[in-house]
Amino acid sequence: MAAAAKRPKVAAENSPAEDCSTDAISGFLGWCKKVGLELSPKVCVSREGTVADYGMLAREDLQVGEVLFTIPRAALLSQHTTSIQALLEEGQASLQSQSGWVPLLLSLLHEYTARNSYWQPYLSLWPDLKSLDHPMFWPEEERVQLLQGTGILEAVDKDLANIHLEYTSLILPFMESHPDIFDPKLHTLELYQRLVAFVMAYSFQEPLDEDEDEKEPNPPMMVPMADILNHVASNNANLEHSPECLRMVMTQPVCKGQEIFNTYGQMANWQLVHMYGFAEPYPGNTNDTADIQMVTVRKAALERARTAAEQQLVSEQWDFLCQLEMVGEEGAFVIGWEEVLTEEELSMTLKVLCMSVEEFEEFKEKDGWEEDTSEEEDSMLSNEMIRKLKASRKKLLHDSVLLTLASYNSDLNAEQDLLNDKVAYGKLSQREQQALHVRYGQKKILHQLLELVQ
Ligand SMILES: C[S@@+](CC[C@H](N)C(=O)[O-])C[C@H]1O[C@@H](n2cnc3c(N)ncnc32)[C@H](O)[C@@H]1O
Repeated sequence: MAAAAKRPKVAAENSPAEDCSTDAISGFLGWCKKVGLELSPKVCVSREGTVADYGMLAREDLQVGEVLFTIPRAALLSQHTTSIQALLEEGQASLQSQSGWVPLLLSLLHEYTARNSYWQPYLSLWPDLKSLDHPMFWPEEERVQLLQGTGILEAVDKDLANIHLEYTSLILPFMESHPDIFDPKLHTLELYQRLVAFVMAYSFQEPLDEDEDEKEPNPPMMVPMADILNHVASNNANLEHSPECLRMVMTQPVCKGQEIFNTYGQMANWQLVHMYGFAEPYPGNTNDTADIQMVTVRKAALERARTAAEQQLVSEQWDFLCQLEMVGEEGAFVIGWEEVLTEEELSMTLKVLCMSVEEFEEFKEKDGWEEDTSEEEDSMLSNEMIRKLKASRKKLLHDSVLLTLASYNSDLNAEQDLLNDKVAYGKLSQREQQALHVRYGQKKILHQLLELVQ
């Protein structure tokens, strides 16, 4: 693996002031000045007093609306600003990929291993890529043991397949046609996979405008300084985008000495572990969710169908829901603490799968369109509405939750004990702790739903 850009060991780690004087940070801050990145004197970059490695601390009290730093667009590292930008543009047609990440990853493969990269002071703040501990790097056996039922296993399998596919079908041919820049012995699949994990955890994606709903998401880019901030659900700062620059702006007041937290989005704990390699300890993550696989609801409906004709009806109803694009074989209903995030889909699925033959025929005639306003209410699956669901739909939801709970290979009571026992909890590895918070949060959400549909 390339060794050009390892994060140097920080010599003095005792106070924010000492932190800021370390070589890597001062080199980075000097580079920031040079590229026009303006940092407020009211904050500093530190490893002391942060939840994880580097973070940003307040040197003074901060008010809502204060700008912490401004990053000119030329200081963003992307396929448009890398030194191989012209090559990438030339090869654009051959670099189209499902993920849309290939051009950035080629840029990083190059900059990370280049001798005199313009981005070197920024790269020197990156973590050692070998230290990244996303589940994609865990041994498969441990992954299955700790994460069964959480949705992470399936996501990792897809990532690994895609990484392999994009490396062999796009990256390698591109590198082979530019042997003066790339060397497959240096720019290996292993380094590529590490960089994918790094992009997952450190990159930013510019949000689409409201009228760009149908467009492909914007490609990821690296945002120096912004990627130093850690995340919590109850964040106190937020990145704002304008045509000229990006700005980190306070959204909550913060006292001197406290950490500034960005938001990486409304992330459930399983997504945080999958993409970023950490979980917010239960019950801190107010954005946590649990999934009920769509096919699980079909399974529950089939299990309660007593005759072949009833089973046939469920199959037809499922196919109809597929045509309406309400469900799909790989989709999931997403349940939060306060509401169902996929309420329209879940409500419609429960409704259709509980219809009699006659109701279903009539419903199909209307092409799935429903005028009845009292039915519309059912589509608001807040906790209150779940309580009011009609009995048969409630029962179907109940059975689906039970089936989902059965897909975990761990015991809720034992997990509760572990969370309550500080000593036992402290003996768990980081991976075990993360997985525990993911599983426990999901199961608690499912149990809460179960109570509502009893
Ligand atoms: C964008 S970086 C933030 C800077 C990072 N702390 C560093 O020193 O490079 C994202 C990474 O920070 C860590 N992180 C962010 N928020 C965290 C939190 N609330 N708890 C634990 N780790 C966190 C995770 O390792 C995540 O992959």
